[in-house]
Amino acid sequence: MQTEVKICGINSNEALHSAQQAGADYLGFVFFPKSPRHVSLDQASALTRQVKPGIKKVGLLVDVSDDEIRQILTQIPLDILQLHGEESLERVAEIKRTFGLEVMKVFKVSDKKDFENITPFEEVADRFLFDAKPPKGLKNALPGGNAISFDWRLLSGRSWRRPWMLAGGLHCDNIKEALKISGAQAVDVSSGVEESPGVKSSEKIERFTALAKRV
Ligand SMILES: O=C(O)c1ccccc1NCC(=O)[C@H](O)[C@H](O)COP(=O)(O)O
Repeated sequence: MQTEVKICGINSNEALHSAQQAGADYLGFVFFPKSPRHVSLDQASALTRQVKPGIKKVGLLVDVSDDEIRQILTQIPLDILQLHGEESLERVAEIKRTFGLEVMKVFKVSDKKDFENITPFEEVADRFLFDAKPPKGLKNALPGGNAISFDWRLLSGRSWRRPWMLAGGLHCDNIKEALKISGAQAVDVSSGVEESPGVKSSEKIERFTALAKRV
């Protein structure tokens, strides 16, 4: 099966069209105000209207309230809610129950202990995403999208009852190795296909997607 690719942090027409043209399977829209990739509701609405059928629209949310989710969903027809904060098992279940959309829970990884509490989430989330843990010392570190990778060997040979994506510090020069070591069937990239934080590169999107899919 061909590797699935999610391009996260779509915030311009150019990035949207490049990702679609390249063959991305998922497009991520960041609703986290402190992010350089943040999109307003109006921007996200205009962008998501242009998404081709079959490509999943993913909303990246960080510890948001039901009211905030409701406000987003009244304007933007998302397919998947990516929960990138510290959402508990109960909170993930509640979001799934309340909104009835696919939920992708993010787990931040730095060592094998970070996999210990994942199994119960198989009951409440539809998908998992593994991203690097934000470094404690890094000034202005975001909850994700920091261009940092973790040891992909931690994923090797592991399996869950939910599909999962590999994320964190992926780019054109390491994607092949990341896929080989981790065994991922789906990958998520943001910083690695940018010219600078928040500015996507069409050339990198195209190259990354082709490399990920040509394994
Ligand atoms: O991208 C952001 O600005 C961001 C802000 C807050 C939480 C998560 C964020 N990004 C996560 C992602 O873009 C991806 O899902 C992924 O983790 C890859 O990030 P990167 O290391 O930049 O490729």
